[in-house]
Amino acid sequence: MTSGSDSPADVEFPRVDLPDLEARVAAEERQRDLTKPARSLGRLEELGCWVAACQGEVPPHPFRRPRVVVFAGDHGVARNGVSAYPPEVTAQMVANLSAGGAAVNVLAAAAGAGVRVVDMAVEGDTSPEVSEFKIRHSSGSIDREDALTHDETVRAIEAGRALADREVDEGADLLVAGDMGIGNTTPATVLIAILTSTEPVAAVGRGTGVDDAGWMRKVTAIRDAMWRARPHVRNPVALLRTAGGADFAAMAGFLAQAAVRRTPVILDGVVVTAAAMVAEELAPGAARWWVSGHRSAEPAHTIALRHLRLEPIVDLGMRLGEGSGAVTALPVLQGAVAILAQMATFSEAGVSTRDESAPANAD
Ligand SMILES: O=C(O)c1ccc[n+]([C@@H]2O[C@H](COP(=O)([O-])O)[C@@H](O)[C@H]2O)c1
Ligand SMILES: Cc1cc2nc[nH]c2cc1C
Repeated sequence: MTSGSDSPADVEFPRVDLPDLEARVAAEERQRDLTKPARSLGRLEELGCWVAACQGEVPPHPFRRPRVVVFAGDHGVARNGVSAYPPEVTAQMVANLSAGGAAVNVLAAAAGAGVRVVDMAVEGDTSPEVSEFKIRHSSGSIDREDALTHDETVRAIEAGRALADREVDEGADLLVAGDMGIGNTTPATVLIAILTSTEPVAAVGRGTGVDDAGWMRKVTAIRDAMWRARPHVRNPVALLRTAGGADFAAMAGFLAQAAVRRTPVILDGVVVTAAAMVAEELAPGAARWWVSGHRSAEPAHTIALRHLRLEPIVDLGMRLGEGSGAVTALPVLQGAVAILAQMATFSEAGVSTRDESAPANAD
């Protein structure tokens, strides 16, 4: 049933540190000193404190180089009619993303973030600029065969890790993983359903907008893939090999390594969050370096977020992928940072605090 040993020694991440607790406490203190009623900025306050803890600085500094890496890959299972679009769209969209014409390019530019596209397993050939890390032409059809060999899985995880290192070494101080791949909500749903012991029908969504007949084919493919992958539930490398793909393995390596490099991440939708669940298994504690950018319309995404104990920043009914939901949330995170850095304190502004102006206690 399995090929290769999937030995954990093949893929080892160092221990992941927690974000800086002292900086978090100092940021919480500073929130109380700013000219606003206590906790009146709601989640924005918590987000600012999280960035301060990740940076180890109070106040936190504005993100200098936020970066999106879009992981593209095809999936054999897309040939089963589980998507509303044909597989050739993946390569076409890689070209569109490289040319700057996709939604994530526009949203990232608006938020001041740069975008890199990488072909991990697109079926056709793509340009040399995006195919440096390419593992193969399409991952296997997970309903009846493994997505990858063991060796391919390890190389894809290492590629994701190398990409995170490259981005951080080039100055990235906030990372987003995005995805592009017709059919990829099928493996995403399989990974999430296996790791959360969820029935396929409770997790399956419409992806790009598949019709009722396609939805039923998708449920069948997911059930078959879960049957094949379930024995590997406790082995993240084997899970990526049987039910993921080169794009998922690379995203998992990227998200785990971002945490190792103490770099905050905004997660995107169901595909990235499925990879994140596996990354948390590869590098326990990595999730402390991630926030969820948005809630995707896919039911499996909500199941994954609950499992990771993440609350999305925005909920706009988006279901695009590419990192688009994450970059939509980026200006909110930037606002949270600016609040801690730029708001006046009560003493600076000469504004009375609640304690000073409250009427004397009656008893
Ligand atoms: O990120 C999400 O939550 C999401 C939800 C639905 C669809 N997508 C995108 O749509 C494609 C996968 O949808 P499908 O129907 O082909 O499995 C892929 O390119 C994803 O980036 C992404
Ligand atoms: C056009 C198109 C763009 C996408 N971007 C992410 N997934 C996508 C799927 C399709 C079909």
